[in-house]
Amino acid sequence: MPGMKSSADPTPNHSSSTSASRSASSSRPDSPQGVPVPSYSPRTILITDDASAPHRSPQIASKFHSHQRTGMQHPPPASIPVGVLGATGTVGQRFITLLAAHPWFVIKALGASPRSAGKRYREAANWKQATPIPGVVRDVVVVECRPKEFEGCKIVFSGLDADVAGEIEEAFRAADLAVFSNAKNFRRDPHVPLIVPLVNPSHLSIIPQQQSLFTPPLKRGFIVTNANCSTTGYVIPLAALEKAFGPIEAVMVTTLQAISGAGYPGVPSLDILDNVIPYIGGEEEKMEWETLKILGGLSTSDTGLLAFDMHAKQPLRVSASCNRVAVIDGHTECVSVRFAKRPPPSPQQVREALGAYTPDALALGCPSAPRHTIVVHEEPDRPQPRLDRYYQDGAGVSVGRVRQCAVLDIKFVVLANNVSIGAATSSIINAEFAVLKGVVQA
Ligand SMILES: NC(=O)C1=CN([C@@H]2O[C@H](COP(=O)(O)OP(=O)(O)OC[C@H]3O[C@@H](n4cnc5c(N)ncnc54)[C@H](OP(=O)(O)O)[C@@H]3O)[C@@H](O)[C@H]2O)C=CC1
Ligand SMILES: N[C@@H](CC(=O)OP(=O)(O)O)C(=O)O
Repeated sequence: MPGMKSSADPTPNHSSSTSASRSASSSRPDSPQGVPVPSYSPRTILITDDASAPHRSPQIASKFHSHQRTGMQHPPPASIPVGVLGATGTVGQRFITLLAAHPWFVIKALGASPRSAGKRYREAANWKQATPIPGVVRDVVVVECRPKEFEGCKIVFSGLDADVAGEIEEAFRAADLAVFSNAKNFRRDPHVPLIVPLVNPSHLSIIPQQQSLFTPPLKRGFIVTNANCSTTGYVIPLAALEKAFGPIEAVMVTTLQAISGAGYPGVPSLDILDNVIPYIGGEEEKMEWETLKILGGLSTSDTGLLAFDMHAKQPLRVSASCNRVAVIDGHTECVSVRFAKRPPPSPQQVREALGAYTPDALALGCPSAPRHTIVVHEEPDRPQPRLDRYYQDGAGVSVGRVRQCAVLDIKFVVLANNVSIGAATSSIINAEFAVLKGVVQA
């Protein structure tokens, strides 16, 4: 099999020196035996540089040009078979809770590690959700994460540990399956969209370019990633502000991140109780980098090649400081922004713009998109994780304390549910958007 190369995230993962959380994923061995794998042309491409993108056939060029031009919407499907990779984990359990009640997606396969494979789901999963295990999955036998076990699925959602996600997701893509992943492994790949569905679903238009890297080109297979949970929470209000007031020039963000972000069992109780840990490995770099790819948009060269512009046309500087706190779910983030626009908007104008933000995912009819994306609190002591993390069933974002910043322009506090809009809910809305746009054939 030809070598497969990707620009997987080279940063260390978010395990703190005191926690037993995840480690980095760097190896990319060949796909599992028995899986027919189209060859993937290795090309290293600077994401900021259109001219360095790969050459593509004229057919591919016209395919995604027409896709972009028409913006066509496909009718909602009756039922689409889906699988979940990493189904037993923190994110996997949230996927299952949401998918069991989904109007289109029907769970057909659940994958986890060899430790869980062969067990019934109720025996394999250490269920930590507030609602019972959905009846439709209780007795489903968990399988290993191999494409042949997911035959018949059109979409797989991945909540895999980043140590294994790279190799497994690569194999599923090569087997022509649509993969919507939470893991960090492919976020830096210049052909993989990094999508926060309430911000930049238009980046799906790079998928034909991703498929064209394979010989023969993939017909249905691709990888879409969603962002780091802290990135997701704060880029939603940032996108709302850029939409209303134009480019943001600088952002300072300090996070107070919940322990569920470190998976299960995650950070030892003796480290986190009565404590704050001012370090989450790799997290600050991810926030600083991912924000640029998400908010930067896509640019098209004369030949029709697409590339992420990394906010290069309107440079944005981000400084992140990340902390782990003794909260179970819900990441709080204190954000200060400077706008390019002078004079900058007032706090009241910012409140109004945030509250009025309506993403394309809602307008298009994605069933899991929050009916109201951002709630703006007037109370001086909100948002709070315990009170606000289930706003819009965890799909919405809460903002409060919008006020003037003496150093930049405006500062405010964001609260987002890291396991819902920060993870599983985002993947599901991404998939809904892809279905409605015909990127996934129902
Ligand atoms: N928790 C959060 O808030 C967020 C998490 N993420 C990302 O989502 C992913 C999942 O996170 P989370 O749910 O917290 O992690 P968990 O540790 O809770 O779950 C990891 C899952 O991966 C499976 N797994 C582990 N090893 C293997 C293997 N060798 N083969 C197949 N499956 C394996 C586990 O199965 P088993 O039970 O059998 O071991 C489990 O289902 C990670 O990449 C994480 O970085 C992203 C955003 C937010
Ligand atoms: N790092 C996040 C969760 C996470 O898994 O992020 P990522 O998907 O970027 O590795 C947290 O600790 O809260």
